[in-house]
Amino acid sequence: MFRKVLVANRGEIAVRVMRACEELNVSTVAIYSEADKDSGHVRYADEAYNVGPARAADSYLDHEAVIDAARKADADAIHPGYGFLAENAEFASKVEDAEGITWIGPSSDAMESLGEKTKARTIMDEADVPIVPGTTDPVTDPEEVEAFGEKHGYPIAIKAEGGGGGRGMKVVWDESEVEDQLESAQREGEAYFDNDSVYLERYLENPRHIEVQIVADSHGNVRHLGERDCSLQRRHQKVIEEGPSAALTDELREQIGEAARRGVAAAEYTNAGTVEFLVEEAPGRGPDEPLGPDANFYFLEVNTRIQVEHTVTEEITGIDIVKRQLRIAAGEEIDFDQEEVEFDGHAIEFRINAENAAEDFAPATGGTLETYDPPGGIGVRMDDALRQGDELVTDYDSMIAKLIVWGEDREECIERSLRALREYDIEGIPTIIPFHRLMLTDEEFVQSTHTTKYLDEELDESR
Ligand SMILES: Nc1ncc2cc(-c3cccc4ccccc34)c(N3CC[C@@H](N)C3)nc2n1
Ligand SMILES: [Ca+2]
Repeated sequence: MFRKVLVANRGEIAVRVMRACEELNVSTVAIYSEADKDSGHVRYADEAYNVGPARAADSYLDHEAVIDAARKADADAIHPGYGFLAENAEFASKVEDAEGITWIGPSSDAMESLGEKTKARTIMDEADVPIVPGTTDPVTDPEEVEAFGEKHGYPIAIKAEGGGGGRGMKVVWDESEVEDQLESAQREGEAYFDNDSVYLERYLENPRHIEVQIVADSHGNVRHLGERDCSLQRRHQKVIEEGPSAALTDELREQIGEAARRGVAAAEYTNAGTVEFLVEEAPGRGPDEPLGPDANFYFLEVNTRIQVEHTVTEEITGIDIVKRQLRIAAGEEIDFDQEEVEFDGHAIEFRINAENAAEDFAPATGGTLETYDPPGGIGVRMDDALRQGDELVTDYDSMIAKLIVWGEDREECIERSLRALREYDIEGIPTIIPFHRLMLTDEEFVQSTHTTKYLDEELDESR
């Protein structure tokens, strides 16, 4: 096991990783930008190094500054958290090449191959993981799209090869839009991802978004830790994640979990990762019942990092995923079989963003945490790096905390979440806590029949 780990991140995930280190008697090193010199993750660490000014590109994203800090601290590993450099294959490769410093994550090769969507689709297809019907090679001219449309029908999704997350997808509803949409997909791919390669998929109109947590070691052991349902999104920003998915039957759960394991093994992936799927109701079945055994699921993409919502899986399985990451990176074998992974109860994670939901979720521009009274009690977990009196740092993303609630079933989880959200008292900055309270009483959410489009349609309509 490592002696000392540098956490190349900030906020709640930095503290989360440091807590795992503490439990393994590993000492912790924080890095911080000028804007974060009084931040919670700096307070928590055994030692801290300034890596530059507030601008992320000059601090948290500065490869050399981060590796220099690890050198100065004599750290023997780096954990990237999520965001920042977590999925940067070039940085991972630099850490792999840095003598005496271990990268806590998948190999840069695995990140590279899964980061390129067409390569990822080919790997999955060869591992018998269902992929959305489409092309595994890039397309370049309108005739190819029209031919695809002839064969598979419309709508068609045109996706940037370097895309992922919420970006890089154009929907073509009929042949007349092909030329313009292909053009703009290529242009955006070039602009955002420095890669104008695009590929095609049949566009699924009302999918659920299910993701499967994976852990894999360097001895060939691959386990799935169940699924999370992330269908409640706002403009591709997840706000509430939960598990298990109320929409899946046990049979479908097993199929999706095994598909994720096969795909990850085929990609020679190690450490923690998430395989995302789109699940489409079989034609003719109503939206308000669990997906039937003939529902279809399709591979979407792999997230080659620990995710914000990994906590949901931890609460249901009792497995500490971050400690598992450290142990896998240190060369340990996974010491449990797939059959030993148990799923108990239901968990929901609420992202606490410093945003004003009444102003279309505009991020807060500043403020002081005059009051910070997080909830507690049975089944309530708070992951944050905050204390009363903290100044809000607005240079990075707006998520300042996560509230994770566990209940014996989804109903108890919702009741307990309402109780916890009533207790949660933050004064001095706006947050989306009122939005979460509202969401929990929303009919569609309670019935769990919402799909990925629900929020955008609902909130846009209500505006
Ligand atoms: N063929 C096909 N059909 C429907 C899709 C619908 C989405 C999608 C659209 C809107 C919100 C979403 C939320 C979670 C997951 C996917 C979505 C989608 N995404 C959104 C960003 C990227 N991660 C992939 N790809 C899709 N692909
Ligand atoms: Ca190394």
